[in-house]
Amino acid sequence: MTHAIEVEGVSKSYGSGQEQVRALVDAHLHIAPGEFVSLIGPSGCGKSTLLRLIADLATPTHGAIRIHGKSPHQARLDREFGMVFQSPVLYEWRTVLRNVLLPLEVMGVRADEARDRASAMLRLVGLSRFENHHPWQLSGGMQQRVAIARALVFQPPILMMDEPFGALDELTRERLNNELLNLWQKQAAPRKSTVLFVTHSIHEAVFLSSRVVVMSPRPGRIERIVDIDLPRPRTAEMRWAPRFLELVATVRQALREDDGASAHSRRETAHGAS
Ligand SMILES: Nc1ncnc2c1ncn2[C@@H]1O[C@H](COP(=O)(O)OP(=O)(O)OP(=O)(O)O)[C@@H](O)[C@H]1O
Repeated sequence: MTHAIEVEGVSKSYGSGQEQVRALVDAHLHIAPGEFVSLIGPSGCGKSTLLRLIADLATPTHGAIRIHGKSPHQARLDREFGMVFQSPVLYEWRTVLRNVLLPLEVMGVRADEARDRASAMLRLVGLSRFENHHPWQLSGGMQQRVAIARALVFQPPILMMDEPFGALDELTRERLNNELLNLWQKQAAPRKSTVLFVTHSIHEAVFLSSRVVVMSPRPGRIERIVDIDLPRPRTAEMRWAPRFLELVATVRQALREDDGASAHSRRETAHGAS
């Protein structure tokens, strides 16, 4: 089977000499087509760096990345990626509908078909009534829904989301988690997007994912991968299921262990340096 994403011994350092930051060290990760994988870990552990390397927004210092067997650069040229960032990057002068239309225009989709697809996607995220509004007329949560609709409208093989709900309150975040899963669960194989999702929220990671990649900082590395064996389709009620809470505890424990391990290695380094 060709993996959707293969990360083989990837390291990334920024700067050099005393100033060098080892943002990611020897990362290995294989993601199957149609998987939903989350990256979690404390600030500075290399989550965004890994995402940026896969998206061809940066290049590894060592190691190799393949996207459906291709280089990240080729995958980007082939429009394999949809991206959603923490702050929705919308064009203020374009209406909501015209923001969602943008990727279809770039891809040269026929105008009437593009309009139908964009309207259908806005209906799915509950924003039909706001098609002709401008982004500044919407709340943060609504703007993020527009960004998600725009990322999903062209059915990207790979969807990368860097803390897309990080700036939202807990209830809005949960609602958008449910909506995102509904949209994703509705996609039929083989067109189901492979999702790579960066978050700081353990609950969000467990609720959404098939696997949670736990990372630790200084240097950034993958410490552990936790399989999330909750059945799909996931429902909002699952957040109270005993198995859900067990998995939350497992991920929390893995993060704590990492914290202990990196504190320990920092002490070792400090002793070594003295
Ligand atoms: N362009 C850059 N130049 C120098 N250092 C960088 C650069 N980008 C990231 N870093 C450093 O690399 C390390 C990993 O950063 P990264 O943004 O990948 O972490 P993160 O886990 O996504 O953090 P956060 O959760 O705070 O977003 C950090 O120490 C960061 O300061």
